[in-house]
Amino acid sequence: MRKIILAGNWKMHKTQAETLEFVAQFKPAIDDAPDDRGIVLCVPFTDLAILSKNLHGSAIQLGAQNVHWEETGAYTGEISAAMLNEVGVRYVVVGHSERRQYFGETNETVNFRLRAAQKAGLTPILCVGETKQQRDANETEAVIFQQLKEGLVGVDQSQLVIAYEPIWAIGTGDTCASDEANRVIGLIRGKLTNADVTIQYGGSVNPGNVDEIMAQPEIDGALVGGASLKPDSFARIVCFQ
Ligand SMILES: O=C[C@H](O)COP(=O)(O)O
Repeated sequence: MRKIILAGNWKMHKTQAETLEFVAQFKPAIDDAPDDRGIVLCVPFTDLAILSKNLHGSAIQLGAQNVHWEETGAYTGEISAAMLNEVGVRYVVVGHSERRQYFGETNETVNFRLRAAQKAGLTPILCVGETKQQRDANETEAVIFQQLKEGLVGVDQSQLVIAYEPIWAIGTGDTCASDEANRVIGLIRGKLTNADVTIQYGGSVNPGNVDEIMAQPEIDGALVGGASLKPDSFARIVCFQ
């Protein structure tokens, strides 16, 4: 059975003080959220420990935004799966388009990170998606299928979330039409061996469009950037109808 998961990806936003302020407002705001859905906050590394303590006993689960494939070593600026585990992380975003675009992430390194995360018991959220140029050239499917083919080598699909994030829809307010997102997610599902993988949509999800997006049969949740930074806004998304 596919699980619904709403995940906030804070990217490089919020100090510890701002995180505590968020949680104090967010927790009561999701009191009435139906219990059929997972709620995840993927926050900067410096916020993980303090958030972990403050989430204790709540339905919110902790997520990170990157993980290295080695267990330890001279990898300045990276973080291991064990380090994330130690502070209570359960999910980790892997292969976000910003990592691919700005930090040289490839399908191969994405694959290494996915496997390392799983080996340590974390559930990776694998991001896939096409650029505007690729979409205009009718390459959407080819690009995504390649990301899946190379990214999922040796990956356990029973411990995996996928987020379809058309790059042109990220942070632009230019949401992918919900039926088109549904179509692409259906294609992604067709490439998987496990029919129960949660597949989210990401790209300018907000309180005004979440109900329509979540009404699509193939869409199992959302990976939310900008609109997850405000407690009332993310609470409304989590409580979609
Ligand atoms: O990881 C989240 C996505 O990049 C979406 O960001 P956004 O909701 O600000 O468009």
